[in-house]
Amino acid sequence: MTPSAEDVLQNTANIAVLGVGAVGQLICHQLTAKAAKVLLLTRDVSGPQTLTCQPLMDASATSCVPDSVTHQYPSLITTNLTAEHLAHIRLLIVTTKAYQVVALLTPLLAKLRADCHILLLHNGMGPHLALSVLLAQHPAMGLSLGTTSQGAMRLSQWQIKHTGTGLTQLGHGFGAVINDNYRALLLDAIPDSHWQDDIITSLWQKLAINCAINPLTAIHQCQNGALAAPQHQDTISQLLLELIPVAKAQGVKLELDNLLEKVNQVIHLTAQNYSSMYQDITHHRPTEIAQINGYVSQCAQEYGLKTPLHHAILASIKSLEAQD
Ligand SMILES: NC(=O)C1=CN([C@@H]2O[C@H](COP(=O)(O)OP(=O)(O)OC[C@H]3O[C@@H](n4cnc5c(N)ncnc54)[C@H](OP(=O)(O)O)[C@@H]3O)[C@@H](O)[C@H]2O)C=CC1
Ligand SMILES: CC(C)(CO)C(=O)C(=O)O
Repeated sequence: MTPSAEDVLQNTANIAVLGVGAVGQLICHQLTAKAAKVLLLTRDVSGPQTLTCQPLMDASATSCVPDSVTHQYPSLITTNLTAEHLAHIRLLIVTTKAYQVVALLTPLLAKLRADCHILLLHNGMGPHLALSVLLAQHPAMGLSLGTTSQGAMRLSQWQIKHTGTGLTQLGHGFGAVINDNYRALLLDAIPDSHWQDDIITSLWQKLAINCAINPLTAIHQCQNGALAAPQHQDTISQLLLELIPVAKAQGVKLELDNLLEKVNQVIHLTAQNYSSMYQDITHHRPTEIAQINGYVSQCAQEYGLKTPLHHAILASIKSLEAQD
């Protein structure tokens, strides 16, 4: 049965977020601000009572910190989810790290409603390919894909700070298309969000940005803005030059000048940020390198293309990850 706009906005939580970290919590706040009810799927056995978000500082209000916003949320623990628990979820938004997506969704697919729609919102690429194979067994399900350049940081387990505005691009992946009311709700709730008919091209463009900025900031231990220095520009160009033929082999047309402009724009706009990979390395956490430069290297191998710099960078980050 197709949910009505009223169901989507008013009913008991039929939207769930899996991966209630920085981005997951931000999306929860943004949906809740539009009166949607959101269920949290968390591995924290005590579950949160409330989530709190410190909003973005208005550029004109430099002297005061904006008030935090707190909302209450029902939650379920991911380790013991039953089909009965999951029966109400019609839209599952997955905001885990890329390397957690497939392992978390694989056991869940058989328990979700037959017509549940899944939206992936992570950096890097690859999980959608594994999921396309798994979803072949669930013909009424559908997958949407997305990427966001909003910034969010965890202040504590259930408290985040909204650290940056940025474009969010969403689009159809495969299987059943997302219900129009959910699509409208997402686009209304997430600032600067857009539906892309060709989401795979958008994901490759974001992948190119992450391939350049994330590992270089982790290797050089610097903020994103430091990559504007002339000594990094050749490396960035070389990474993009290696990536373009790989994207082309997948039917995605990218151009060097356009990508360079996008990368340098993000370097400029997020100059004060420490990239997620820099932070993962600094805090001795696994990185998403396998789904970023690793994805490019792996696809290149499949097409008989050479990407020596991506390969070398993959090795450097793996060796940084191994240092404890
Ligand atoms: N933060 C940012 O500003 C941006 C992030 N991104 C991308 O968004 C994605 C998410 O990033 P971010 O929110 O920062 O990452 P976080 O690590 O903050 O969030 C990931 C969440 O997944 C949860 N999780 C992991 N395993 C399980 C499990 N078995 N059961 C339930 N929950 C689980 C983690 O739980 P736990 O809390 O218990 O660890 C955590 O809350 C990444 O791909 C990132 O690159 C993109 C743009 C900006
Ligand atoms: C866009 C960028 C590089 C912002 O820091 C990012 O996505 C990340 O850090 O993972």
